[in-house]
Order: sequence, then C-alpha cells, then structure tokens
Amino acid sequence: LSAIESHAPAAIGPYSQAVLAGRTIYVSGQLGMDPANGQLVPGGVAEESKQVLTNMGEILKAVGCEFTNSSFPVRAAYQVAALPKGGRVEIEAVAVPGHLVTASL
Ligand SMILES: CC(=[NH2+])C(=O)[O-]
Repeated sequence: LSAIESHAPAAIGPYSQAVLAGRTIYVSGQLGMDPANGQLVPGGVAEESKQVLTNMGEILKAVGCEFTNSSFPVRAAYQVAALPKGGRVEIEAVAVPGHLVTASL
C-alpha cells in the first residue's frame, strides 16, 4: 500500500489523498478545492464539480490512469447534511489502469 503524490489538493484531515494497493487506486473523496490556495472554487456546485474532476484527474494521472479507462463508472450517489469546508459536492473513486469491461448480467 503506498500513498500517491499528485498536483491535487492535499488531504485536509487524517487520511491519504489516495492509496495504491497493487494496481488498484483508492481515491479519497475530492472536494472542489483549488490546489493553489486550498479554498473551494467560487461559482457553486457546477464549478466545484468541475474542480473535483480536475483534482481527480490529477490523482489518476499520477498513477498512469485516466478517465478514458471506462465509459461510465460504477456509481453510488448520496445526499449528506454537510461536507468539509462547506463543499457542495465530493466524489471518491476506485480505479484500475488499463482497459475495463462493463459487466452485463
Ligand atoms: C474531504 C474528505 N475526503 C474527508 O474525508 O474529509
């Protein structure tokens, strides 16, 4: 298990930004924080969401992975009472570099 170093904002609590276990990367929940100043980007949920995905992309890039590895990710969506820093959206991910096949049951 190893921690990832990327250009995304550092963790804001006692957790790793991401960890690599074998070929699988576990990405902690990302907020819409600007890595330059650690603040949420202005503009509301749409802008925060774009920043979340930018940050996520930087973490994936650090391990040779990118969004094109899967057409649609698996997903679970939750509504919560509050997020750290007053964020409006937080996204976590599990990724594996390389081609993935969508399971059809
Ligand atoms: C931002 C985040 N992932 C946390 O656990 O606070």
